Amino acid sequence: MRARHVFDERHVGAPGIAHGGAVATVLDDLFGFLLYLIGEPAVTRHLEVGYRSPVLLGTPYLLEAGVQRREGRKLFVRAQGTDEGGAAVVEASALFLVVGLEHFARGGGDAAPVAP
Ligand SMILES: CCCCCCCC/C=C\CCCCCCCC(=O)SCCNC(=O)CCNC(=O)[C@H](O)C(C)(C)COP(=O)(O)OP(=O)(O)OC[C@H]1O[C@@H](n2cnc3c(N)ncnc32)[C@H](O)[C@@H]1OP(=O)(O)O
Repeated sequence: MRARHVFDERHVGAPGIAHGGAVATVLDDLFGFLLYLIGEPAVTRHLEVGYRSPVLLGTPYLLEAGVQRREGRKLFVRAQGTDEGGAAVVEASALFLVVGLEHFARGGGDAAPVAP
């Protein structure tokens, strides 16, 4: 899966640079959406992020994510973020666990599933 993302002032850490937590959030959500799209609703069990270069605000980045391997209900996923010149600025790997829809009801929300 591919996405284009631009961080803005809401995500600022050091001046002009995205906060690492905001970058991790985007990557985590990218994985969640990837797995939802392929029909495997799953949640994050473990997430690792490698920050290679500062992620700049107002700058478009290409995010690419895919499933590396599956072991039963365990899905190992990887992602990379590159700048417009093709340089890798961030990478992530994660373990997601496939869960039933009842998992998402535990917070008491009323969000209905939507078609991918
Ligand atoms: C009315 C209803 C409407 C519903 C509508 C639904 C709409 C849906 C819309 C949208 C969905 C997409 C949203 C995505 C959002 C982005 C992703 C997030 O932010 S997710 C939030 C953050 N994550 C959590 O909150 C998980 C919290 N954790 C848990 O709930 C549990 O830990 C859970 C369910 C994930 C697993 O619990 P266990 O008790 O079944 O299993 P255990 O013991 O934790 O470990 C599982 C396996 O993983 C291995 N494991 C753990 N860490 C590992 C590691 N670092 N490397 C390798 N293996 C590891 C363990 O050894 C274990 O393996 P062995 O099953 O024994 O074979």
